[in-house]
Amino acid sequence: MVEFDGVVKRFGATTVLDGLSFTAAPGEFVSLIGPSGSGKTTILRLLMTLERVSGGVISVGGEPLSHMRRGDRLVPADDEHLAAARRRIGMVFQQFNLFPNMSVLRNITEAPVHVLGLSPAEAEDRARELLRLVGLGDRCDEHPTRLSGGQQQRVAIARALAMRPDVLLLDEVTSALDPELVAGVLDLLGELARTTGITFLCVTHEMGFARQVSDRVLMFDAGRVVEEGPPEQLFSDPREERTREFLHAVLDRN
Ligand SMILES: Nc1ncnc2c1ncn2[C@@H]1O[C@H](COP(=O)(O)OP(=O)(O)OP(=O)(O)O)[C@@H](O)[C@H]1O
Repeated sequence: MVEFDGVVKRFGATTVLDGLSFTAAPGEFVSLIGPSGSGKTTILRLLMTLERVSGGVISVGGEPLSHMRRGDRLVPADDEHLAAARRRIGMVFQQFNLFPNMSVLRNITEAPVHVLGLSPAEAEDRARELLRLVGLGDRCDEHPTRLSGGQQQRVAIARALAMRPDVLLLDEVTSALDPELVAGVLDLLGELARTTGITFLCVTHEMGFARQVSDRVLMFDAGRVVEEGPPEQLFSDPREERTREFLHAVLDRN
């Protein structure tokens, strides 16, 4: 569960998020769409604790992330709180960022051993199970460079899941993939959201992706949610003029 409650983010005199409120439930796949500069990446960076809010509160799993509890008050989070909160958030990047010199298995076990403190045997069992889940159970000992882009993206997804996050952030995850590999990754992501109970929050410029895999789509503009709804409705019959304009502009470009 992710909750943004009246979140404001300013960079100097520029207000990027202007009292943004939305929630995404456990097991829900939510895509964020909107024009360039509307604040989508800023939302991900706030969740990754790379930026701090200027106002409002971000919570994950019912616990404040941007703030911490002091008695019955909330005070801005300190570095220690942010570092701990950060562990509840997983991220899959456009470029897979795998370690080329380690086996697929080691790519997945490194962080659980060094960050979560799992024993190597426990981390390895979990990694093998996740690699089976993403359809790569027979490729554990290979190096990532021997895998296709789609397979490397699956390893990156398994690596993020190995940290047992409450939330998985996806940043343009299919844009580096060949078109024929995209469908397989999309199916996998949809399946994972349904089966793991993790909240998936996805930033994408690819409307086909958002339409195929999301439970709900949020359309942003100027730091606010202009419209939200299930993909069939939002893409086929948008209620707001701003959404219509945006979708026309994007679809014309493609
Ligand atoms: N560190 C920063 N300092 C100043 N301005 C920033 C900073 N980061 C982002 N911005 C501004 O915030 C606004 C929103 O940026 P953001 O990257 O979140 O948009 P976006 O919706 O992800 O855009 P895109 O779709 O092009 O990736 C932009 O106007 C950007 O210039």
